[in-house]
Amino acid sequence: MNVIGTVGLPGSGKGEAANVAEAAGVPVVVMGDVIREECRERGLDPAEHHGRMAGLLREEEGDDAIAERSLPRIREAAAAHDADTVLVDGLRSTVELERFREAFGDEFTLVAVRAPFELRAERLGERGRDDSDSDLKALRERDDRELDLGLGATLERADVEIDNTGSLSAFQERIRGILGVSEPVDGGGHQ
Ligand SMILES: Nc1ncnc2c1ncn2[C@@H]1O[C@H](COP(=O)(O)OP(=O)(O)OP(=O)(O)O)[C@@H](O)[C@H]1O
Repeated sequence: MNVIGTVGLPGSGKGEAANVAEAAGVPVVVMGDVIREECRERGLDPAEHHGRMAGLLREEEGDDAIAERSLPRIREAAAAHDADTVLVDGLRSTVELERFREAFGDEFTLVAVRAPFELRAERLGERGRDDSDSDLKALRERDDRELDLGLGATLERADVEIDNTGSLSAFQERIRGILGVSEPVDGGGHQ
């Protein structure tokens, strides 16, 4: 099984990479879903408690808690889709990277998605998901939070680098190359 993990700062293109995978029938495991699920288990609103829950899980179960809890999801996703490639969205730390390397060995590939701050800010503003995303200060704070968790060191250790400064279609093509899939005939995959 090939497990492709992505790492990147907010707005770098991880979600787009996941869209490409989904459109091509490659199962996607979003590490943040572990946290959202745990919030719901504990009767908390994920929108409000996501960050705190991520910290709590690490305190309670170790720094690699979210990677550890993602492992069965990865195996189940592969089995359910009879897939030999799974995309894992959103590593945050080198401890998580080490957990995946231990579990999957050479079959784990870490992909760094990079784009400069201004471009990420512009793209997040265009996405319109959240007004604060267009706020440079808010993005700077999000970057700092991620970097505090160890995202910078994780980026440094990637096996593959993607410089996502070109067109969206060029980025999508690059992701398809890494996943070993071709462009879906309907050109999309969104229902
Ligand atoms: N090469 C590109 N050209 C134009 N727009 C892009 C490109 N890459 C990504 N985008 C757009 O930029 C926005 C941010 O990308 P995306 O949602 O994939 O980031 P992310 O890394 O998942 O961010 P977050 O961590 O905040 O979820 C999206 O609207 C996406 O469609």
